[in-house]
Amino acid sequence: MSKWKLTTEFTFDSAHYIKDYNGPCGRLHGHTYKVRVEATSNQLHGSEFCPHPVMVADFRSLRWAKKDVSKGGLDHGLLNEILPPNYETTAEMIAKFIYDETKKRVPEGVQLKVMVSETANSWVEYEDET
Ligand SMILES: Nc1nc2c(c(=O)[nH]1)N=C([C@H](O)[C@H](O)COP(=O)(O)OP(=O)(O)OP(=O)(O)O)CN2
Ligand SMILES: [Zn+2]
Repeated sequence: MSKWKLTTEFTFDSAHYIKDYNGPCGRLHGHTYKVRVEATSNQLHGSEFCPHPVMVADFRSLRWAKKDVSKGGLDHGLLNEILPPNYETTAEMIAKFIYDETKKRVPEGVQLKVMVSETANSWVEYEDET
């Protein structure tokens, strides 16, 4: 079936440490996290800002995490304090957190894939089961 795929990328700067990690990652340090969000659908929808069914999902709803922590995003925050206790601050669980929160912001049926990278050489992807 034909479908649309939106892709958007952004960065945010935040601090974290991995609890009980025996090494440098267990100490407080920071990253410029790079995030890519893909949203796929075979249907178009309206959004909070547009009543007409003309988009897979509003790009604004895919980019919430880049906002300052005081405005509900992840930028310039301490991830260990922002993420709920059942999420550790590994790239894997940050990707899942962004996926879970973005799911709440997009129309039902929109498929998501979230990529998170802490450093230029490593990244993780989390996506819907196909
Ligand atoms: N599977 C995972 N492994 C590690 C994670 C993670 O989130 N998932 N995170 C870390 C640390 O947070 C760390 O900040 C990254 O460590 P490292 O890869 O050693 O970073 P480098 O600066 O050495 O990366 P380069 O790309 O080689 O410069 C560790 N492991
Ligand atoms: Zn780190």
